[in-house]
Amino acid sequence: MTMELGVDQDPFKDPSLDGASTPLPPSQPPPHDAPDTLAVGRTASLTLGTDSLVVLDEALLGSKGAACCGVQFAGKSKTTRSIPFYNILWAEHDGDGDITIQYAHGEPKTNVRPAIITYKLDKSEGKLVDAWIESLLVRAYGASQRQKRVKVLINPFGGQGTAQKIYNKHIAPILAASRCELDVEVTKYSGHGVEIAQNLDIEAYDVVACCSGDGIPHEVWNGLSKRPDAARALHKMAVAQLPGGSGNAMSLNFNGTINPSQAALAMVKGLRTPVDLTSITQGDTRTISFLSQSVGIVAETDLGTENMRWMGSARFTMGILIRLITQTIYPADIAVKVEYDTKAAVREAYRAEASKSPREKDDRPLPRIDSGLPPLKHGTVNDPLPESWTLVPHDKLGNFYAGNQSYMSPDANFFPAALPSDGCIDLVRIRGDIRRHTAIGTLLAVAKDEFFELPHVDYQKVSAYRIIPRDQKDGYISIDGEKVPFAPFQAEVHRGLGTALSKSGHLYEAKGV
Ligand SMILES: Nc1ncnc2c1ncn2[C@@H]1O[C@H](COP(=O)(O)OP(=O)(O)OP(=O)(O)O)[C@@H](O)[C@H]1O
Repeated sequence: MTMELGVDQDPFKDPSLDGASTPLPPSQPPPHDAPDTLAVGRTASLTLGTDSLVVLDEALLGSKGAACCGVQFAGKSKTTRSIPFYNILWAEHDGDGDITIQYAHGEPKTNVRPAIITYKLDKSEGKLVDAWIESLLVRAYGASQRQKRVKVLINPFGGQGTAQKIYNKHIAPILAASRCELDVEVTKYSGHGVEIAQNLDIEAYDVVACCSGDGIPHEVWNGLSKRPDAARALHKMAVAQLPGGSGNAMSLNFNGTINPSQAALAMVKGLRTPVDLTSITQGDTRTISFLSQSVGIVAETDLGTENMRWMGSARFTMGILIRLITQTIYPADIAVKVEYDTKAAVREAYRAEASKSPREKDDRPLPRIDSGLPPLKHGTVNDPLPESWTLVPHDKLGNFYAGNQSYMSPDANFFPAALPSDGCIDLVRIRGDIRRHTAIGTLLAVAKDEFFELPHVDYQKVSAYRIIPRDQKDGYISIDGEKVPFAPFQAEVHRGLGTALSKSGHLYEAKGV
């Protein structure tokens, strides 16, 4: 590997503290008998610093871009280099006494690639080295499970049809270097992800990782939900998304990135995170939504602009602008079960959760083997409206957008107050007849993270709702970005029913409120 490591003069000052990566919380104390420093040869040592592994090696001095122990160092006046614990993928030593450390090399926002450091050790130090390696791995993984058993699903048509290539080049090397157990399957047709999840041996895997857009996670969660042991399967099986599609909101929210190699690293280090899933009943169907539901301008721009695909991502902005300028309205009757009705209350709820420390373990009880999907507390869209709900006419509705996660696309943190498992879905409603320049300002405010504060943006947290579109012959409804019939539907949130992997264990990687 040809790598350039940190260039700090002080071996005990960690570059990771410069805001590059989030250290993981320790799940267990490092072994008592482990030394902090391991001497490797006469002139080198490996030290467990505060947040980094510090490699001190006199052979680095004067090594003009020379390779040392498999790593190439650029400087010739430094004897130390630091590797953030977050980037350490694996460490081991073999019978010959060689110690090997694999890490993800690269800058926080660019591609990372596995790199290796190896040193020869004195064989007599075997026990000490074992304890030191364990100590390093405790710091590297914190509460995250090591050597995850991963069922990888690749959508060969994800994005521009490059998911397989992205997986091979950027994702597989990180997962392999981390010693994940991999079982890779390529989806063969639309709906294949549902079938795979429905028939998956949930004892054999810890994670289903979808190298795709948000479409395959949607299928996987629906497949797990169809099983007779749905509640247990949704609890046991963490679902992850590794960016390989055109819409990669899930990775952005949980991993804080749409860079595939960085997302792979985040998955390797991810903490099990309970997530709310929402039942959508429409006609006689019940489907599971993990991301969003939209009726009106967002749905129409997302689903009704196929003819503008040649424009790439500008198609969405263009589509929205056209509808804003023509002041399109989408009348509907809406009933909601509100949990936090004002922005102040929403903000307070968000801050209460955000102030908690990272979740170290998943404390939900494991559901019984025969427990399926939870029953619907409020019935279906075909039942009479629950007594305490009121159907309110929205004659001038412009945008109805419900989100379970914050980012809907890289520059659209539409639901900044969203929390993975607060039992609520964040609901945004905006009138369609607001003045044109206010409407365009609203669009710009989303990109600038100023959307939540706008007075004409209605933002609540709700646990259930019903929406009945009216006075329109046809239109668009989007559930997790998928088109569904233009017909009334009802939504009900199930708190912490599903499982994902995230950096913090309880928050999204978006700027909150
Ligand atoms: N082999 C396949 N052939 C055809 N469709 C497939 C295949 N595998 C998966 N799909 C479908 O592709 C759809 C889109 O998948 P995904 O979200 O991964 O990609 P995307 O590029 O983000 O999608 P979009 O077209 O929504 O922008 C999924 O709904 C899935 O059903």
